[in-house]
Amino acid sequence: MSETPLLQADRLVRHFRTPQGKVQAVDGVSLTIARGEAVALVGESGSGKSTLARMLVCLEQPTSGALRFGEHDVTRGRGAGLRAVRRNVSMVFQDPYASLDGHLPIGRSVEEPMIVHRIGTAAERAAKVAELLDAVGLDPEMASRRPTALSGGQRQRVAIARAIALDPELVVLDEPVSALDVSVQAQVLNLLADLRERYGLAYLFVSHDLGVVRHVAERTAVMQLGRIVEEGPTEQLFAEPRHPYTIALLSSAMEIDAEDERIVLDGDPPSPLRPPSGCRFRTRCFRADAVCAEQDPALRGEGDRGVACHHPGPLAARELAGRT
Ligand SMILES: Nc1ncnc2c1ncn2[C@@H]1O[C@H](COP(=O)(O)OP(=O)(O)OP(=O)(O)O)[C@@H](O)[C@H]1O
Repeated sequence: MSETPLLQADRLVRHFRTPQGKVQAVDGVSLTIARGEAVALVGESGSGKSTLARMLVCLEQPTSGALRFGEHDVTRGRGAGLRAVRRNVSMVFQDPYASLDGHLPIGRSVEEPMIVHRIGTAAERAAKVAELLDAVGLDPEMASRRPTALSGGQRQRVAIARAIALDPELVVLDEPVSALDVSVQAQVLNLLADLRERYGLAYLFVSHDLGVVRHVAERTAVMQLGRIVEEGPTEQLFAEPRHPYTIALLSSAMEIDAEDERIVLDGDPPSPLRPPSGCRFRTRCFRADAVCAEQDPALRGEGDRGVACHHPGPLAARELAGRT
């Protein structure tokens, strides 16, 4: 029998009521994360990645759908289930300037989750803070410094140390390197890979940057206007994307042939206030036809590969012709 997944989201929906109408930020997403697994969630700005991530850590309540953490039903984010999530799931945000308290010495920021959860004596916590700072590549002597005395990369290392202070099972990383210089990004990604191995962590890695997730996650889910439109093992998905949206994202993220021809998405994404009828990608899709305007394609697939498209398949040479 297969093991209970660490996290299981079933048709999660999150709509926001606004003066302009109902924003369909997340609209029926199912996602499973196994113990120790690293899953990437990618998509353009506004596709609903952060809203989904916030639901998965119980910071946001779903409008409908179900969420399980291990054996717990945490859909309503209450009771023993919520306590299990608070203890075993942590989050790292894009901006370490905002996520760390500027008035606190960094050692204290790292210690804080242990204080809140009443873990260890002061001496034990101090030892754990030193271990954590060392694990993220910082000198434990730096514990008394304030975040303002640190570089952006060092600050993100502190945020990561804090996120693993309670030995969580899952860390949700929301654009963890996009605020950092390119040269520092690779160092932090390497650190995350090391920590995962050392502590047996599972990751949900949220990023608009496909290049970043390629080497950190074994499975990738692609989000577009509140839905997952394609998912699969990262290597397969990058080598042979089948949804036109994934193809376009990948071709803008990297050169797809020697001629440097690219698929370019026309215009801005439609508003989640008024998603197009049928397939939500059809207004910008190079394969769209009448059926796409009428029928909403379900996510279908074989094994661990899935795609929600009426015309899935690798990019054909004729589809590139005439495009720049
Ligand atoms: N509290 C809220 N009230 C109203 N609309 C919201 C709220 N939070 C998010 N949205 C809207 O939901 C949609 C999805 O936003 P979300 O931040 O989840 O996307 P994202 O893919 O993470 O994008 P980004 O990378 O820009 O944060 C956007 O249109 C956003 O404006």
